[in-house]
Amino acid sequence: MEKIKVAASMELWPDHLKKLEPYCEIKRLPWTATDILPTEEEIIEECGGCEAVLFYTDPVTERVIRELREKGLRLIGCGRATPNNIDTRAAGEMGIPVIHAPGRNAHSVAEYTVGMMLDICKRISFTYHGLWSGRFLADEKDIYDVPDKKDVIWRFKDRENPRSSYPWGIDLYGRTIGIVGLGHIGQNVAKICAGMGMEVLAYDPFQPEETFESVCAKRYEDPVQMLPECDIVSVHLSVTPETKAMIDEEWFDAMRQDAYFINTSRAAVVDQKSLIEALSKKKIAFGAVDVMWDEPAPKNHPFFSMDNVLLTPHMAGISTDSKKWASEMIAEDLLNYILEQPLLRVWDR
Ligand SMILES: NC(=O)C1=CN([C@@H]2O[C@H](COP(=O)(O)OP(=O)(O)OC[C@H]3O[C@@H](n4cnc5c(N)ncnc54)[C@H](O)[C@@H]3O)[C@@H](O)[C@H]2O)C=CC1
Ligand SMILES: O=C(O)C(=O)COP(=O)(O)O
Repeated sequence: MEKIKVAASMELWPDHLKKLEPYCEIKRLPWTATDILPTEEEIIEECGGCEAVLFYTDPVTERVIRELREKGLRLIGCGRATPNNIDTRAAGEMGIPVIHAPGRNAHSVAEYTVGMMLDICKRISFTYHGLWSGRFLADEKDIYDVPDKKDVIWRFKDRENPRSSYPWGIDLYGRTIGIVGLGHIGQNVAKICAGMGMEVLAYDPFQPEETFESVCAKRYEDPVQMLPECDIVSVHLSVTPETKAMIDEEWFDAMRQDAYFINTSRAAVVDQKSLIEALSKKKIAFGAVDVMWDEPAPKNHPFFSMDNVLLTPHMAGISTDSKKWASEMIAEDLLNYILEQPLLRVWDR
């Protein structure tokens, strides 16, 4: 079998390359592993004559696809879950399938979400930063409202304000999480939480019953009924016209005052004003947010002056392993293409 020509700017893992090498000649594109995005001309010049091209975030326009198709392009791969850097409509019209890597970072985001949940529920970052800004373990004489003072109490105390201390955290075992959006990431969060001894509730009208059963989640048809049951609410929605700002005042009003709210999906699904108000007026206890409406978040954003919100800079999906899963999925489908087997992950939206 003659080897097909492939160009790639996404990383391919050695194990996956080994499987492909008998069938392909793979050219590494010069901008691989750099943050520099190529121009249309560069892509056309470097990829001309290749039957398949595997991109990551490179901007693949209609012109690029058309010109490469004339030179033999038949398959586009994108090592991302959502290939929004590729003109998928144009590719579809030209009969070129776009394979992608759905859920490539679903473990990464799910683990990060649980990490944030543990952090806010156990006050890890807050006490860490407290230490740095002069809050130390209280002396035994400073300990109050503790029945047995002989216990070693890891209690923090503010030097400037001796009566203040961090509120105590909670255990997750036996607590209830409500998952909004039970897709790739939501399902992984559900599985981890069930394994930690939490009760899992979920709202996602588009998932079949089997999905809920497979992750031990109790299905809710109405989020407003689910929310008061939850100690923690974690959002894993995709952005659609319907989900934009879907999580609004009504949701925060339905949540309990001691509840925790986590969003590692997209800021767009939350109404900004309602979340700021819920946290500042203590309608809910704590928030953890990896995604902001403007990124990077402006320095004067109210979250930066609140002591009940944990902020991270859109980090949840970034891990070495998520690139490995993408490599595995794309290599598998490239091999399917070469061996004339059905493709497993073709972008169809
Ligand atoms: N923070 C980060 O670094 C990352 C964030 N993400 C984001 O996480 C989110 C989830 O990603 P995946 O789980 O991979 O997506 P997915 O497409 O597998 O899951 C989304 C779920 O939302 C549900 N949904 C859609 N409309 C709904 C509605 N109106 N009401 C309730 N549920 C609805 C869908 O049925 C689906 O099950 C996306 O917004 C994605 O962009 C993804 C990767 C990294
Ligand atoms: O939504 C995010 O933050 C992502 O990282 C999306 O993942 P993707 O780049 O589509 O694989």
